Parts: sequence; C-alpha cells; structure tokens
Amino acid sequence: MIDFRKFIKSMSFAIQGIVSMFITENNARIHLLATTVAVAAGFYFHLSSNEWLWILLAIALVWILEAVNTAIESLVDLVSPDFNPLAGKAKDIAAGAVLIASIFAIIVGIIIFIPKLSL
Ligand SMILES: Nc1ncnc2c1ncn2[C@@H]1O[C@H](COP(=O)(O)OP(=O)(O)OP(=O)(O)O)[C@@H](O)[C@H]1O
Repeated sequence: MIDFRKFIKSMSFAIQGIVSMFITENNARIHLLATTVAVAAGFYFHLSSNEWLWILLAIALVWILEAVNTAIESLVDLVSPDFNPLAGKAKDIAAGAVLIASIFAIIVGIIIFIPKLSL
C-alpha cells in the first residue's frame, strides 16, 4: 500500500536538505545567483521551447551534482575528519563533477545568449 504521509515526510526532509545546502555552501549560493540571471535572461529574450529545455537541463545538472557533492563532502568529513589522501581524492572528484556540469552550463549559455546579444 502507498503511504502518502511517509512520502510527504520524505519530501520535507529533501527540502530541508536543499535549504541546508544554501545555508552552508557558498558555491550553492553562486549557482542560485547564476540560475536567477539565466532564467531572467531567458524571459527577457523570449527563448524558444528548445532553448528553455537546454537551459533547464544545464541548471538541473549543476544543481543535482552540487547536491551530491555537498552530501559526499559531509560524509567524508564524518568518516575521515583527519587528513587522508583518499578523503581528499573523494572530495576533489566530487567537486570535479560540479565543475564539468558548470562548464557545460556556461557553454549552453554562450551558444544560446551570445547570438541574441549581437542582434
Ligand atoms: N580529510 C581530508 N583529507 C585530505 N584532504 C582533504 C580532507 N578534507 C579536505 N581535503 C582537501 O581540501 C580540499 C578542500 O576541502 P573542503 O572540505 O574545504 O572542501 P571544499 O570543496 O572547499 O568545500 P566547501 O564547499 O565546504 O568550501 C578538498 O577538496 C581536499 O582536496
């Protein structure tokens, strides 16, 4: 049987996780600023449906990987509070995933917005 109360409780924990990410992570706040600018520019330039899909894909990828990166950082700090090269490697690779998504988002933004600026 489906337990909707349990589902709503899980959603509320997930939202708490996202809120705590904004409070503790400077990078998440930078992503929020970039998202706000991209969405505002999207409305200003009246993007097509296809253009919106690319922008939303880029935003979602960055957010998803930032959330996973933040979770990995917390777990690493929990299991390895002392210096350990493996802990550093885990954090650096997780941060690398965010960087890859961010570069993808910047390229999408350039491809979509630069031609509109020069018109
Ligand atoms: N326990 C550890 N052992 C070895 N190296 C670590 C450890 N913790 C952090 N580091 C190294 O220091 C870097 C910065 O760690 P930190 O925990 O500040 O992560 P961050 O990515 O800068 O996170 P934040 O977004 O919280 O600033 C890591 O990317 C990693 O290279």
